[in-house]
Amino acid sequence: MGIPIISPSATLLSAAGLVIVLAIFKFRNRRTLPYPPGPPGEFLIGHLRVIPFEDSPTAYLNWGREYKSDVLYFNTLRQPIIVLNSVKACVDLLDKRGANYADRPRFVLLELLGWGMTLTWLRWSPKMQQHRKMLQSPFAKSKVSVYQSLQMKETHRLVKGMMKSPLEWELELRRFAIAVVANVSYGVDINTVDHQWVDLSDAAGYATSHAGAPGGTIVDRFPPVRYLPDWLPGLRALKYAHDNKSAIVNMHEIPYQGALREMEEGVTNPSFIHNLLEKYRSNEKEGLPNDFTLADIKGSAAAIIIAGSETTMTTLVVFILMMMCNPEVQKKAQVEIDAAIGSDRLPEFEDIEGLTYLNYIRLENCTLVTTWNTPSKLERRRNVFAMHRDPDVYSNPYDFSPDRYIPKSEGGLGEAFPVGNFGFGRRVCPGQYLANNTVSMVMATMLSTLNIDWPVGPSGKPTPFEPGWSKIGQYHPLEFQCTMEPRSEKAKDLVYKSI
Ligand code: HEM
Repeated sequence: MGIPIISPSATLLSAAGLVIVLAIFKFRNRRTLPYPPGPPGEFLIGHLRVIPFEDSPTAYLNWGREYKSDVLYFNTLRQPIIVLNSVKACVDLLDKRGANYADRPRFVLLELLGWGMTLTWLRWSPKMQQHRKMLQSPFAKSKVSVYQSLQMKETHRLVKGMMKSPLEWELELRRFAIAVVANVSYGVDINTVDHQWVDLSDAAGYATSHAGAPGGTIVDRFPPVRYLPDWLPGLRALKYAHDNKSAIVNMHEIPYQGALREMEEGVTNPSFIHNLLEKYRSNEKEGLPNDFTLADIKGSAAAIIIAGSETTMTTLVVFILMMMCNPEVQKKAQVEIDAAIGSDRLPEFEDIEGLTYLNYIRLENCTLVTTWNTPSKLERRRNVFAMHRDPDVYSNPYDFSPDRYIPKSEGGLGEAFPVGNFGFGRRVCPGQYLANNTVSMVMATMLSTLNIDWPVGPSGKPTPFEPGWSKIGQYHPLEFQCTMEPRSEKAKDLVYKSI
């Protein structure tokens, strides 16, 4: 048998085919505009190993300075990432051209974990817009005052708990952060630190935050992998989802089934879920179509807990740490509160607006809670950390200095208020007004009634230490101890009698 001969026409066809394939590949990779600058990546994997696992905000900040650009480009395994280091870049891209950046990739792993119907993870779609409408309307700026009495009651409970068990302040805070959103969303009263829902929410938060980078696991990159047996090598993420799903399912089902039971028993309350379930049932009774399904109701109510508890908790932990580390700031706020409110009553919501220095503290505190946005289709990371460390905007960007916001007319520096802590554009946090009210009330009540100090050391005196921060993912302080003591017997009495 002779050697097979490839005819010239076949060779030509093959060559033409190769040219077409290369042309398509080149076309698909064609850059219509040059990418923003950034450090060089590696062959195939791009910046996967270049972006540090720990403290990436500082690395992005430094690259921004090195490449003299507030917009940087990276890619990991061909997934493009745009990092926005300045408020201007965020406003230009996320606010003004928000429609381009409101979509998200499909988070298959999170769906497998049970977060399928949660706004945070929904792609830009009629379903997502419906969930935003459901969640935006009850928490609009003009409506959040209805939650004020709840926020006051829970704050008093929190401070009383801190006075009774100062060593357990963190546990009290955890209960508090869940209690506000649990009451708002389900009308459930979480009145003790060992309430079942505290564990429920913790377990769901833990399972979610340890699932790996959203959209970054093998199951997200190759969705059919979800149908393979999870014991196969390399499918640790899939096994993780199967093993941990129950935590998220419980977080949805237990509160939801409780609300359904209450409805059957004729128990009503003005919570988010009761309002929606009542509307759903009444439409059904009258034969009217429902805009949303029961699964939508269940998912959006759970979204309030998962999006609203950990964020509030972290913000307040940072506040306590900052008050401990900056006694002069604490004292200044106490002087302001005492002058405005006196010592015969506890702060009320009407007082908050007039507490200018307290508001500066809240704003300065925000700059230390570095929240990343959820990845969009073209992942863009707004680097809130860098925005607030910009030496062109802030004179001493690494200091905790609420005084920086004192207007020039009052002899201060009049530096710009920080923005972006709640995101930008069409996916901005719908809970921001509720959250700000919660945080302000806690700050005012704690400062009015407690002194926060370093923990007592072996010498029997308050002993300063260097606080630690976890800089993997979002920054948050490592566990720390502090002293919390009532400012006076009168303050203690006021708190104890308030609830
Ligand atoms: C201090 C507390 C809070 C902080 C710092 C915070 C911050 C954020 C941030 C940064 C985002 C992402 C925005 C983006 O992807 O661009 C977000 C989204 C979200 N937040 Fe908040 N949040 C807080 C409290 C709350 C509360 C109390 C609620 C509930 C009422 C809530 C509900 C949500 C929801 C549902 C989303 C998803 C929005 C979407 O994907 O369209 N948050 N939040």
